[in-house]
Amino acid sequence: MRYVDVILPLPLEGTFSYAVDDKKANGIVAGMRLLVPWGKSKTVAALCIRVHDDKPDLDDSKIKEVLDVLDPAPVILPHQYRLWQWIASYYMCTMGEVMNAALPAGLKAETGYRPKTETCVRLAAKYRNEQALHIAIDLLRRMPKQQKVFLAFLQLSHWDVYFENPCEIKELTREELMNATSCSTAIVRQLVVHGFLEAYDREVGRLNHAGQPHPENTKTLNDAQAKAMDAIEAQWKEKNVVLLHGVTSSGKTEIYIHLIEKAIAEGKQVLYLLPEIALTVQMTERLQRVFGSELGIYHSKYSDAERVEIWQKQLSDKPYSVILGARSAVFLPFQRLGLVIIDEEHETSYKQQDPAPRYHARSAAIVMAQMLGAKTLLGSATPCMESYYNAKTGKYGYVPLMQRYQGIELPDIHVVDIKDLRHRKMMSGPFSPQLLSAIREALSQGKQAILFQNRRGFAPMIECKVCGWVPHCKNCDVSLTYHKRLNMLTCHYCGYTQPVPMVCPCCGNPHLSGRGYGTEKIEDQIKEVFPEARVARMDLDTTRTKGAYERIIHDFGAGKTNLLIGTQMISKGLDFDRVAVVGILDADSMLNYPDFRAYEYAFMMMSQVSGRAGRKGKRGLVVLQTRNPLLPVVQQVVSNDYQTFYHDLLAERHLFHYPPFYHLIYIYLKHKQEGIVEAASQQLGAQLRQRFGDRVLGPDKPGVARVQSLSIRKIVLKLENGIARAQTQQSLIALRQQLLNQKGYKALQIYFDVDPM
Ligand SMILES: Nc1ncnc2c1ncn2[C@@H]1O[C@H](COP(=O)(O)OP(=O)(O)OP(=O)(O)O)[C@@H](O)[C@H]1O
Ligand SMILES: [Zn+2]
Repeated sequence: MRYVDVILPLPLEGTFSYAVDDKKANGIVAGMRLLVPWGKSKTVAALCIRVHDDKPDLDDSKIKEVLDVLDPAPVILPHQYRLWQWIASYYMCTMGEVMNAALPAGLKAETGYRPKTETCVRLAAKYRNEQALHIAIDLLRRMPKQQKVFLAFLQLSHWDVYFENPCEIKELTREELMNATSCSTAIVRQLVVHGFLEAYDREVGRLNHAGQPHPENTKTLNDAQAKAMDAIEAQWKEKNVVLLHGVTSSGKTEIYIHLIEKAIAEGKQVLYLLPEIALTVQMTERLQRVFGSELGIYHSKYSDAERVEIWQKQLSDKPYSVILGARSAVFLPFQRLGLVIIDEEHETSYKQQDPAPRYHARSAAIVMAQMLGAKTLLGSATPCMESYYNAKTGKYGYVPLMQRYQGIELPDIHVVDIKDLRHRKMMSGPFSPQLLSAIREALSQGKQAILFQNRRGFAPMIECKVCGWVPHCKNCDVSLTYHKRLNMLTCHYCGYTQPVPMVCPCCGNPHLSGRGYGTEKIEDQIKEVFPEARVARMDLDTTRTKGAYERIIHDFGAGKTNLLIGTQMISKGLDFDRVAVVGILDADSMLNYPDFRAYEYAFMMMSQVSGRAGRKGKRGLVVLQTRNPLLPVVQQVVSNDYQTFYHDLLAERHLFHYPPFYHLIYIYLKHKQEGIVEAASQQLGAQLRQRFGDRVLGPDKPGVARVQSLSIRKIVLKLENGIARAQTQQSLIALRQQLLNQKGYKALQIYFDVDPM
């Protein structure tokens, strides 16, 4: 007997040992998946990390045996395992949780990965000589239908000429044979049953083949871009990470393309990360035009089978040179990674919120690149505080690119004071007269407009104007959003839905009215003002189906639609030629968000969405509607003054002990009973304060203090840079365990969110 240590795709600490007989053990190496028993009657696919002879310190009866070996070769490479370890330790979760996030479902299934196959037919072995083949044809004389198909088979597969002129025999699928001869499966089956043909299964690739690379489609860089590219390469000589700070439409993507070409020419692989699937549509096209079938795409809108196939391809001897993907692409195997590009590096969607691992793909990618000796390029028009700070303090390289391609000016931003307009009765709906006239002019000139409203649904809230009743989710402490098309009220936290009541359940008033504006209502109202406009809407609700992103983006890009309404999905990265006007309908919803990062997010969001205007030809116009036109952050967006914005914010962050000067860890406690979660969080808070003093804030009720029937408390820990991190994290985990061991706290959930967003 030998032994293996494995990790299980379950949220459990540590590794587990199993016995394996010597014969089986011979075929096992770390990185393969093994089928092992779990609990009383279950089995799971575990990942082997070590084969050894150290008998675990357990009764023989307690040591269970490996049931099956699922892979002929490892499915992860050694550096991937090290990356998983880094993630588990830095983000304070288990290896099982990381494994769960990292492997596509098909590699976690207990059956092992089954590639898609199709049935092929070939000539039976005994007929593969000239004489025998003639006998076969003769034998088939009395079965004319079968004979006809058999002769067609010989022709299609080239056996008919083979003996005169040996050539390559063509592999034929059953489908191809049936199509060519218009015969039924029964006829082919008879040929197989009678021993003329053999049927076998062939693996088929689902991966699409985009054809040869086309280097001639690469655009020539202008002077500013070429200089930026040189600077990036020069700084890589000294630093692993460089930040490219280029204003919107400065042509950062074209620089990436040049860098990717260079990396490929050196035989290296490239990982290109985007924060959102919506952005992969345009980027896929731009990259495919140059890199053809060297480009692989990996994200969660792909079927599991496709993801498994890309994974396998990356392990093979012909991996894709470039992988374009959303955050999970960081988990793919790379054999010779040379370059990582993190586009829109400021985006918070790079951070996974739920479930664990709550990792930031930017950090994980930088760590992976360092492990493999690859260089990293961060790109953004509005770098996040942390990256900009790292660049300014010399940890990262820094390359600015402050002019738009072709020297087009950044858009002209008009701030409109909607409080004043409403006061003077010049505005009643969601659109200011300034915005409407700008849209009217754009449409009349055959141009397009984008309206940005960061709230989906029809009305964020409905209420009874008589008694003030508002519908609430039964599972969460939030009001329900009204979706008009579905005629439903839904909870954006847990998905709970209910029909809209006909009358107020409290007072019987039959007129319930909506308050506030979601994208759906904006769409309805703008159609009323511009009945001739062709309006499209892009938000979570319109992009649930496969291909929805493509359709909306293509139609707008091709001018089939001319007014696009959307949430943050449309705010960044998209490149359209004819957008003359961008309307930011409600800047205040961002500015009033209760979080220390609210201004940072608001600045980025407004600058980014503004950047969609006037990318080709003429300078664009942005109408920014707000009740707070004098706020410095609004003025900084108008003048695109990232520097001042950044310096103001940095001073504040320093004063109040926030990143980039301090690391944050949020500790969440959840339980069905409010009383239990309150008592437990008070106890943990006190213990933490003993150990960490005034670095601890809370416990507090978060903004939404109950989600999915669980009451929540949050404790904030602010750790100064340079504090012994590993030690701190160990004591946090120990404190959690102590608490969970206490009577009555078994069902308590406690988890950590490291570097929360
Ligand atoms: N050197 C070039 N030659 C031809 N076209 C270019 C060149 N550089 C940029 N462009 C074009 O200008 C437009 C804007 O460039 P790109 O999308 O790369 O900007 P970006 O900096 O990535 O913008 P954002 O930050 O808004 O995503 C694109 O349509 C791009 O094809
Ligand atoms: Zn809910």
